[in-house]
Amino acid sequence: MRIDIAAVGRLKTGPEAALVADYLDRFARTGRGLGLPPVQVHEVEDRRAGTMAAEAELLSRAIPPGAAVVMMDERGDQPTSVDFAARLAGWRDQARDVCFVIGGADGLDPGLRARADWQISLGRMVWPHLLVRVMLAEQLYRAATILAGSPYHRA
Ligand SMILES: C[S@@+](CC[C@H](N)C(=O)[O-])C[C@H]1O[C@@H](n2cnc3c(N)ncnc32)[C@H](O)[C@@H]1O
Repeated sequence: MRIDIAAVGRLKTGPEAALVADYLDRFARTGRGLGLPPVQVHEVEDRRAGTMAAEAELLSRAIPPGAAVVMMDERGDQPTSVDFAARLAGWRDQARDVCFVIGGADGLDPGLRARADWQISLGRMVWPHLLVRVMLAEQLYRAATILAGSPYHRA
């Protein structure tokens, strides 16, 4: 299994970069004993460098063949953290790769969205894509702690 995040925009330094690095590091440490590999992040240029279709093409190339494609989209399902952890465990048990996709300022190309196996919403409000990356990283870490039975997730 591999876990990837394909995201529009470069996250260099700053608070979001520090949070993403911290949560993905915690995920890697917790996931090690659970058969969950470290997350690999693939950043693509935003559409200032081209068209929406070009952005979609770059995201598409970052998705490993055969991977379950999970699009982050405010119109998607709103799973609980426990449901999310169970899905992650399911992909692990099937040895299925999974790739989370986060769009840029203009969202995700409809053609690309059609490839989704699952669309996840972090609520109906629209969040900046860099914060979505932080929240996704936190939910991955939370999922690992749920699967590990550790007390981080108290709900
Ligand atoms: C600034 S938003 C783009 C909003 C754009 N107007 C649209 O219609 O999709 C950038 C990206 O962040 C993610 N995103 C924003 N809010 C979200 C939410 N509530 N749940 C899940 N993903 C979200 C999506 O991947 C989106 O493409």
